[in-house]
Amino acid sequence: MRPDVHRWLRRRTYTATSWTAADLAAAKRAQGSTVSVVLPALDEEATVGAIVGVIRAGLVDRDPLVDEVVVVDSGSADRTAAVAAAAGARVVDTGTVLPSHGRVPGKGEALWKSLAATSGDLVVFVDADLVGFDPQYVVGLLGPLLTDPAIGYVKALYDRPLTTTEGIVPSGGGRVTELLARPLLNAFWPELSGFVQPLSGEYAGRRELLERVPFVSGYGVEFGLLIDLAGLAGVDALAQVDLGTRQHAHQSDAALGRMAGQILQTAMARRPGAGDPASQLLQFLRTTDGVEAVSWNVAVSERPPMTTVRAAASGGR
Ligand SMILES: O=c1ccn([C@@H]2O[C@H](COP(=O)(O)OP(=O)(O)O)[C@@H](O)[C@H]2O)c(=O)[nH]1
Ligand SMILES: O=C(O)[C@@H](COP(=O)(O)O)O[C@H]1O[C@H](CO)[C@@H](O)[C@H](O)[C@H]1O
Repeated sequence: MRPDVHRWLRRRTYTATSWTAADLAAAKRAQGSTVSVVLPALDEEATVGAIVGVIRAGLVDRDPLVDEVVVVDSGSADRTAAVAAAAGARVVDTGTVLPSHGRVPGKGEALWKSLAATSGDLVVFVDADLVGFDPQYVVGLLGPLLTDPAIGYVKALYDRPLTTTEGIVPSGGGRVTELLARPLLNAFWPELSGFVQPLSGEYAGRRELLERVPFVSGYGVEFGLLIDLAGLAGVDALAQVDLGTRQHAHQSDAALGRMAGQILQTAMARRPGAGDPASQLLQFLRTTDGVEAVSWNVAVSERPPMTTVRAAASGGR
């Protein structure tokens, strides 16, 4: 293992149980900081309410660690918005945030627009499809940020059980992580190879950093943020926290293939000189008389740093 990665692992890997919500709420108050929790959601009516309710009960009402809980809805067709609101979240639709910038599909768009729809100095992102969400996830993600000013961004690490038709197996989740993201980081950004879960959907950062990097649309957002924030603030400003175990709703292999295509586009855009990769991904379906090729466009776009949007809106002042 590279000495710098070994050192980073020792220095910047934390455990969620090192802090309590009450202690961090006191630290936040003493610093005069505020905290926003953002849940990007697309058709998550089955799970979003429980996550919002647990955050509100434990981290807003009992220990005032969280100042706002916002669900950013990417145009759900189910009752995500109503369920989230009933559980106590403020719900915004991506179509109504920065409407002059139009609407791009994908998770990254929801996270980029969340910066315009929230005000917390610290922003925590939590997927809305988690099963068995524990409020200590949020406490763990905020711990390093509220106790060490040198840290600007914290990613979750955890075991990732895989729910299969035969039941839940203790590991095997994080398929795109293991088959694409981890090999890519080790090959081209080895200084970031210490991240156990580079694609984890739970992470937190200082707004002042998050607003100075682009947000990749779709599923490239986590990979893009990791590379860009390391470039902006240095690897030592990044950290990871052990949250134990995380279970979520899984997508099909074909859907994860398209996710991988978007992450590869995101990675190649950050490897100058590697040329522009083709953005068409061909997948194959078995048909009664053979196989059918289905072409998917896995191109991604990028939204500019929010600071440039604010500057443009204020006429450059
Ligand atoms: O266009 C999208 C796609 C996904 N998501 C949300 O982003 C999170 C992670 O997405 P998903 O579960 O599809 O990815 P996975 O966890 O399977 O990698 C979930 O809360 C989704 O509802 C979203 O807000 N907009
Ligand atoms: O880590 C992964 O390989 C993927 C897929 O996870 P599973 O194989 O369905 O457990 O899940 C993550 O990747 C997405 C892209 O970065 C994130 O948006 C998700 O939040 C995260 O769950």
